[in-house]
Amino acid sequence: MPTMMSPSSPACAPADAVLRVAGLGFAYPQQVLFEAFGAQIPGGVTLLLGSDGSGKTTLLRLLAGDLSASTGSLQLQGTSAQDQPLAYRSQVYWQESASQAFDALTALAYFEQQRKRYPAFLPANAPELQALLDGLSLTEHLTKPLYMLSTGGKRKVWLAGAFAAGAKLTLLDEPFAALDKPSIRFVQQQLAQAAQQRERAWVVAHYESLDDVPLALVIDLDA
Ligand SMILES: Nc1ncnc2c1ncn2[C@@H]1O[C@H](COP(=O)(O)OP(=O)(O)OP(=O)(O)O)[C@@H](O)[C@H]1O
Repeated sequence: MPTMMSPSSPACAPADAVLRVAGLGFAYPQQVLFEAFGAQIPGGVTLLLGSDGSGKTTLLRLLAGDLSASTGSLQLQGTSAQDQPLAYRSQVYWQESASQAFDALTALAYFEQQRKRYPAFLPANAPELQALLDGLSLTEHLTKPLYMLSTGGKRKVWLAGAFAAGAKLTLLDEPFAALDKPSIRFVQQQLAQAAQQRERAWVVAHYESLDDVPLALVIDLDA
């Protein structure tokens, strides 16, 4: 049974939750992963902690609305994933790390596509977007098709999209994987800023604690 901890802020009152998860059930044919899983996910950064195979990626896919739970409900600031799936998904930034769906696009074209999906996505000429691209050393790769980028390069494109999208709920799966040290430091700084947000929730799956990022909640799948 997963445990919830509110390490750096008072426990999230139900009224404060950005995402409400209730009674979630999910099983693969060989394995039950979640039974009546519930959480009140506040604004700021929630750490989804767990060892290999504990179900972190599966839970992110469920929260994204990419996988359907067998039971339960997801409410994102009043939008129900079950009743309003398109409206729900349009408020969630989630990118499968290994996705090849955008391989033919350049990073610039990927951002343009995401800009159509997320109304708050940073404009192409926004200094904040340039700062993200500089911070992730992406500037020189912007006009290459994504299939030409390294694993780390592609992950940086997903991360720049996450920080640029302005989505109500952003889901990140092992955001430091395959990154160079300066980019890891930059992502930590971005997450520390995200931790200050009260109206937007970030759920970050990672196998250990997040350095220098104040956490609103920890969901420990191993507990
Ligand atoms: N499509 C699938 N079909 C069947 N079983 C799956 C599928 N995807 C994942 N699993 C199994 O579900 C369990 C949880 O996997 P998941 O990838 O969600 O865990 P995780 O915590 O993200 O682990 P890792 O960090 O190793 O990716 C694992 O035992 C995995 O083998």
